[in-house]
Amino acid sequence: MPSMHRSGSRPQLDLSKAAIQGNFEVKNPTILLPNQSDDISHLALDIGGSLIKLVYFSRHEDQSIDDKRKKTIKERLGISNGNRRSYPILGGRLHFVKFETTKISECLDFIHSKQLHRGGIHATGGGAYKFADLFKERLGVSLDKEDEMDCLVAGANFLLKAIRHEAFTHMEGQKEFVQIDTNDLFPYLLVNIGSGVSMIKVDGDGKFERVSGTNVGGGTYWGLGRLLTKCKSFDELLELSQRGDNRDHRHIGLSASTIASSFGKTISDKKELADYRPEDISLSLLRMISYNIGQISYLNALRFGLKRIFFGGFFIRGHAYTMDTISFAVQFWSKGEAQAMFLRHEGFLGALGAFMSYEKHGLDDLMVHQLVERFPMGAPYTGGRIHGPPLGDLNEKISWMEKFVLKGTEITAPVPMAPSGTTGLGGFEVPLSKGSTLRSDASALNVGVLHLVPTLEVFPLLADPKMYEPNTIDLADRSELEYWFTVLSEHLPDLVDKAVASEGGTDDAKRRGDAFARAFSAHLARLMEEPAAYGKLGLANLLELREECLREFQFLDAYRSIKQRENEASLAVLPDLLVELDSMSKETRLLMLIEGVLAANIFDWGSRACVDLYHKGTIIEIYRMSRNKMQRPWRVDDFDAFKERMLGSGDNKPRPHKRALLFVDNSGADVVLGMLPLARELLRRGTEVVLVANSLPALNDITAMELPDIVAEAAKHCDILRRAAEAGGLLVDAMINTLDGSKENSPSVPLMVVENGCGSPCIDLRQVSSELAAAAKNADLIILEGMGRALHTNFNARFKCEALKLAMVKNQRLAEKLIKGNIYDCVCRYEPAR
Ligand SMILES: CC(C)(COP(=O)(O)O)[C@@H](O)C(=O)NCCC(=O)O
Ligand SMILES: [Mn+2]
Repeated sequence: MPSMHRSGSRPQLDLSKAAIQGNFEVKNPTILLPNQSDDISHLALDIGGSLIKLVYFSRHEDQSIDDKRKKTIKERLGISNGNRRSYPILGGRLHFVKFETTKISECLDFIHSKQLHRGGIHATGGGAYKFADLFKERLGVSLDKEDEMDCLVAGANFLLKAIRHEAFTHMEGQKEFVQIDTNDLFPYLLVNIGSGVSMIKVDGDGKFERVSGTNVGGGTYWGLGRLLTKCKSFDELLELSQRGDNRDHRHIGLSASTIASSFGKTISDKKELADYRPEDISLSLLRMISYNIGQISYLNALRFGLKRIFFGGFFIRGHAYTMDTISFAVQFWSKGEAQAMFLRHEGFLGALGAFMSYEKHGLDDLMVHQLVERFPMGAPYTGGRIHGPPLGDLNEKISWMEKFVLKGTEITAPVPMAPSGTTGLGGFEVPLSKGSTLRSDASALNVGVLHLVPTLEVFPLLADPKMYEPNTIDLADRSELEYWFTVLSEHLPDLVDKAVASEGGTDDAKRRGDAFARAFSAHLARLMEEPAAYGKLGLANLLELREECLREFQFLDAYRSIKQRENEASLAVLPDLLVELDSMSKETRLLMLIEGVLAANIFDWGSRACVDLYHKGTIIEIYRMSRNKMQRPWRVDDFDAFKERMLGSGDNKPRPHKRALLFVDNSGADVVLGMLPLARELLRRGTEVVLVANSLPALNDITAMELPDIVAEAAKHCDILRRAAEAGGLLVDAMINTLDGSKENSPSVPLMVVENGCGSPCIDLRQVSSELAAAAKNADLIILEGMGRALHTNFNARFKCEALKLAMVKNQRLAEKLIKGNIYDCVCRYEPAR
């Protein structure tokens, strides 16, 4: 696959000591490469008193297969490598891992096993000095020490600029992501709560001043807590607090009497230490310290007129009560003027900053659209705890999933991890999840792996990229979340069958299929418990998660054979359809074409209702039935406006579009009998056509790799398509015989294919392939087709050029909600240029 960086990177392999693992009978046994490591560029550490935080980067090889077809298209679109960076960042992944400092030995093993130290180690935090000799002794490297404040600020600035859903508010148990305008980020107050607390006024990159601090911080909580409760670890103490007297949890105990004096009541109570429950002591301590930090932070914000305060550091650990308390203090004393915000990567500021101090790694100016966060599955996690060392490979991952059946234990929550053999959580234990008001602190661990894809771009035709929100359905709405959770859960057994069959139905495929189902269910369960666990959640994210999860268990194209069958059946009837269309008047033909697109969008293997239909007839029968049902007016029907734009009225003969981008959807009838004939009509009018298709498979969607063969096959029966495909560089192989002997040799406008940069049934136009972005530059018409691309996402998107959104609604609930209609109703929405 050309320049597809999202998944399945293939670093160079070290094959020494390679061994086949497990059963030799299976078709695709797992091969262990004990000496293999990704091509690591950099490792940075933040060695704190209680935790060691690691940030490391694994680089992707550039996988561009510069095939001839692709080259011609690039030439046509006028893309060279001109918009590429000159330094060698070809994409890769940024991993976040942590170890308890007491388990530094495990950390060193981890670094050694992955050979992460080969390019040197940048380190910050007190431990960078304390453990320098140990690193030298065990790994033979000297730590490059970085200033702690520099690192914190660099880390925070990077996160706030580069990650879309990094900052959030947390009030009364509600988490809400805040969209930070990167042009309006400074100044802000950064409060880092580690053992002690630093307060830093940040005015820009590298421009900051430590303005205050307090020595009453995480260390105080842990120290006093240990003395008073006999807890053995920070997390145990934190966990204990969750069982503290929660009479006033909901309001953080901030009635004046409660906060007037922390521990003040013990004077009058005349009780001994033993008379108090350790749970209550822990909670009171946590409240006292969090509240105090919130208050001092506010006073400092006031001193410098700062409105925004970002809190980071591992004291917080995503702990709902801590965040609520801090937020309350800030809100209360500032009378709502200042805002407390938290960071998803709270614990990694220092390590990230140390990482940024590597010069010329080219990551410092990565932009938000070039980062894709993924949440792979895989750490052994049950009963609220991560057990043992991180899982090494796919086989281990599968075995772990299987254990859940044997034990009859449920996976309470998935733990996002890096793909096979790249990272782990180092046996870091999470406090028990309690649900209800005090939510699981496992959320603190939910930072994914950041895939850096420097070739991604913002789609240039978005009218207002800052305001653009891809999702139409917001899953913050509980009833929506529950509905889609059920839909996806119910669809799962069928999907697993398809996936397993696509891999030959072998025992290995069955094992993977089973593990996939468990992993995906666990992700769903986790999101039901905490919808914002992985950042802001929309329906598109959920649908993409499913595809990513399939890929994680190496199901690369579950609908492969279905797609092939439907392509063949549709291509067989295409010639007759084209003849029929050509016999019509322009007006009737245009209507037939649009109707054809809508009717053929019924071939959607992601819709339960449609899949049920497919048992009732052949592809062609269903296609005919669907066409016959197409009665105008459609539920959303702007056809007349579109027709007028295309054909004009009276003497008005409008100019044809210069270039149209057709975002295609499903394989088979959808693309062959729906979108291709429409493309042909545009080409006939002299409009260049770019077919935009998925980079990776998702359900039965056609991919950019599959499309040229389909076009070539269709071109055998159609001169217009053939000449356009030739002009677009799509037909590079031995020339195809034409029906008419091709007497006509006038030049044609080109038909091209570009990949969209994604592998999901939906599309987020903030992150598209550079090819698509380049192709968009001369386009004056966008046609978005299908439920995923035109309804679930982009239904409300506005464009700088004309847009046509075409879809059949194949879900009753969505039909009611979105268009006040019914299942199988159609949408033909035409929007003039903005
Ligand atoms: C996954 C889909 C968005 C794909 O639709 P498409 O874009 O192919 O038109 C759609 O099938 C869907 O929303 N399905 C789930 C709902 C259901 O089964 O009714
Ligand atoms: Mn589709």
